[in-house]
Amino acid sequence: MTDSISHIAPRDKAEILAQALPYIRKFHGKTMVIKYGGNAMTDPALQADFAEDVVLLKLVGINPVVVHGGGPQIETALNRLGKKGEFIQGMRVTDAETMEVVEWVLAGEVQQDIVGLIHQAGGKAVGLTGRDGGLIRAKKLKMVDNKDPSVEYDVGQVGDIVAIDPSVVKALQDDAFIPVISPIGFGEENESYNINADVVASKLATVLQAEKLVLLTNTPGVLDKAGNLLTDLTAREIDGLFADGTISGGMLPKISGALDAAKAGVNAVHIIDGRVPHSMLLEILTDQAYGTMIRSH
Ligand SMILES: Nc1ncnc2c1ncn2[C@@H]1O[C@H](COP(=O)(O)OP(=O)(O)O)[C@@H](O)[C@H]1O
Ligand SMILES: CC(=O)N[C@@H](CCC(=O)OP(=O)(O)O)C(=O)O
Repeated sequence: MTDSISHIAPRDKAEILAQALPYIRKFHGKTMVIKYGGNAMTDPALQADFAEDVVLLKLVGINPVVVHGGGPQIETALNRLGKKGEFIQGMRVTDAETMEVVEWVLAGEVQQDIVGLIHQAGGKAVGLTGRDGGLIRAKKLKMVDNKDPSVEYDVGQVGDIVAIDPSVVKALQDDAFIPVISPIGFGEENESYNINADVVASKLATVLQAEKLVLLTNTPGVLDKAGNLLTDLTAREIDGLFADGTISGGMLPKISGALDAAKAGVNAVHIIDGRVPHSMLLEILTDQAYGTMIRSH
């Protein structure tokens, strides 16, 4: 555990703990989908903090469901093979060889690391891909240009979610397990699809009717062109930020997914800084507002 609280006076610590009580009561039995971005998991101490936070939520009766990313980890593995990742509108162009790498890095490495850390922190995690329990059915994504829909891109084995069957997630939750999900879908011929983890987290939050969707990333939230944090964004403001290019790269699928989830009835959708120790716990269990909140209107 990183000792980021030793400088806080005991009375202040007690106050922070007491502040959590109404939130624990409010969220008891509720589902929180937490997207753990690859960029937010690069520091081992922060990873351990994250695992502890997830276990704490479970112990106080909240149901965390973790969807993890791993973009930088996939990039490192591709580089070792002499390959370099290419992205179009935030999606990795995925040929057959890249798909193999994506599958072994996400399901074999990143997911198992998170499962192990949650166990070390005293929780019971189960790793899943979209194949397990028929969780994520997908088909090849037809990608069109954000600004000119007549332009199409072939991004290879990138998946478009056809359906999510949440029964395996619900069964695990009921049995005190914490699901840790890799964003890999499967198609009609049992072929694998690489799906952006933000897209999976957002869709899963909608299907599970989650209370909250929290997306942990490597920025303080959504920033404007001058680098200022935008604490609150509505659908109309987001359209403007897409149009003027303020939102780009990996932030595109994150915001689109977040907005879809907000429109579909997920009560609260937040993009927060995963590099700040315990940011997720502070967001969920204290009065403090962090990062950017996405609103449907
Ligand atoms: N307006 C914006 N505000 C903040 N980050 C942005 C913005 N537009 C693009 N980005 C980029 O999006 C990145 C986060 O997305 P991504 O790299 O996919 O992270 P993750 O691995 O957490 O999903 C940021 O690090 C930043 O480079
Ligand atoms: C289609 C697509 O882009 N898939 C992503 C899956 C991992 C991911 O989303 O990781 P982050 O959350 O860390 O960005 C990729 O290949 O990088």
